[in-house]
Amino acid sequence: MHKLQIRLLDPRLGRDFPMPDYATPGSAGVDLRACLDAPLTLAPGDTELLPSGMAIHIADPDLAGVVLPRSGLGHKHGIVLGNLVGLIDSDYQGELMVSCWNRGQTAFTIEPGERVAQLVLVPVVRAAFEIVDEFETSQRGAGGFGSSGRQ
Ligand SMILES: O=c1ccn([C@H]2C[C@H](O)[C@@H](COP(=O)(O)OP(=O)(O)OP(=O)(O)O)O2)c(=O)[nH]1
Ligand SMILES: [Mg+2]
Repeated sequence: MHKLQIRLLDPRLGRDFPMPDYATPGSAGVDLRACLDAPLTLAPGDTELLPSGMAIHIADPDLAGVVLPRSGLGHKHGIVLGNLVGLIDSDYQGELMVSCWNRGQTAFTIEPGERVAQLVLVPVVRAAFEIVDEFETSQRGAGGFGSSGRQ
């Protein structure tokens, strides 16, 4: 397993709320908790930036963190991410923040310590850009946006 430095910024993590961890040996994501002082009601259409109470330093530029919605919250309650997907750079050391968007039609109340999103560590391939005038011809060329089937 990869070692990752984490700072618990909110003293309730590991005391009142469970320590961030993988729920099962096969889980890809670690749930992020809303470190709120009081319940927060998101009216339909509302977006709020919620503190997770923790910071990580990935350090390795060949890795990144991805913040994803939880499928139950998203599908059943319309609570997804205001940025759709969050990207955590390897050199980011600040608090992990979760942009929560109520895309549904009913208000939803987030309780302090509730799991609102999940963090996945992913490999990254960084490129050195090589400027060219033309590309070598490919079968697709510039075709996209449905060019291969239904328009
Ligand atoms: O859901 C998220 C997305 C981002 N971040 C933090 C970590 C990330 O490394 C940093 C910057 O994110 P990003 O590059 O996506 O945002 P930006 O709008 O381009 O801001 P910046 O100019 O700081 O790069 O914000 C979070 O805490 N949660
Ligand atoms: Mg950026």
